[in-house]
Amino acid sequence: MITTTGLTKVYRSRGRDITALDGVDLHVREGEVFGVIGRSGAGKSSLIRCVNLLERPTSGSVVVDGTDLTALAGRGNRAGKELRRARSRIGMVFQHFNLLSSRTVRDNVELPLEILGVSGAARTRRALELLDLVGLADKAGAYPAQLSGGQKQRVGIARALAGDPKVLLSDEATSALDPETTRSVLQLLRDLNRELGLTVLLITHEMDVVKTVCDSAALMRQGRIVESGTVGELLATPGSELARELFPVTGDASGPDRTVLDVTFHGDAATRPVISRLSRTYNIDISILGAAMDTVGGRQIGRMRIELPGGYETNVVPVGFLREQGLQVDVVDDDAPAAVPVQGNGARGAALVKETVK
Ligand SMILES: Nc1ncnc2c1ncn2[C@@H]1O[C@H](COP(=O)(O)OP(=O)(O)OP(=O)(O)O)[C@@H](O)[C@H]1O
Repeated sequence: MITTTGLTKVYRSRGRDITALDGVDLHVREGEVFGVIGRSGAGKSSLIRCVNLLERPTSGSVVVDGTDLTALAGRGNRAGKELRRARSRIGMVFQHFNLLSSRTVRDNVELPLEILGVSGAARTRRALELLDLVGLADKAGAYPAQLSGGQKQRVGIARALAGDPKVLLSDEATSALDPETTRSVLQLLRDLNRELGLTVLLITHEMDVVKTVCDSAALMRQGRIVESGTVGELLATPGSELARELFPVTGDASGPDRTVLDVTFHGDAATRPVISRLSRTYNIDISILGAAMDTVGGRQIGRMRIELPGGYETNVVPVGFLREQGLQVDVVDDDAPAAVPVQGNGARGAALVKETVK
């Protein structure tokens, strides 16, 4: 539904070139919720603004629902007719809602329909339908100042849906909201995704947002996508930074000369007694340093940090045994430089080492 190829954006600021996007290849499938996460300055806003050509990319292409937007003339407010038409099929939700304070809720939702030339009665009917869809039918006559943050964002979402888009872009839509309201707005986005088959591309700096609603995710750093995939693929990728952030597990080795492993269980493997089998088969004592079960992207996942006696060389065979059981095993290396979490939250300061031994 959305494909960017070699997307590059260079801003010229005070005689200096700033590369905000550095050859981004993004592929968002129809009907999925795709989250782009990264620290401040990683290029997330530039990406989303280039996807709907609010910002014209310096090079590269953006194809949305089969239309190459980069081939259409104009940008931002000066977009040509064809680009405006294509953009009306892409809804956009903003962090600070961007509602007009002098207009009622209903008039705010009607605004894009007015621009599209929809007649008065049809406009009002559609706006009321949309307000009903986002649970605000009773607020049609209210002004934005009379609404809570969550209600304002719902109006923003209703307005974004006015042009009957196939794609919804969300620019930190929940960053200004409290955790409870964030959950309800994310749930609304999820419901719209399921009920309307809407493809959602959202950018966020909060891993919880990705964890709650996304089918797929990408990690951005310095204008590049450094990891991307479905949540399942990420969790199954050894050493994946996103997987570790999505599902952190902590616990320190009890002493020197130990092998610490992060073991991820999903699917069938989650129900087999693999740890006790490992212990019996190799006659080793296994300590559990930390463990968690969680739902990530709608799937039950388990993760456990375990410790085996002896260094890694003595545990190559038991590690192979775990992998043969269909488990994903990451070896935690205490000597490696500290891994830097996306949000600086939780994850232990040890790096995970991608292994070549299977
Ligand atoms: N209009 C602009 N002119 C010059 N530089 C810009 C402009 N917009 C963004 N940048 C620069 O481009 C880089 C990427 O910015 P961008 O806003 O896309 O990142 P971000 O990941 O969305 O950050 P945040 O989460 O803080 O919004 C930054 O270095 C930023 O300073």
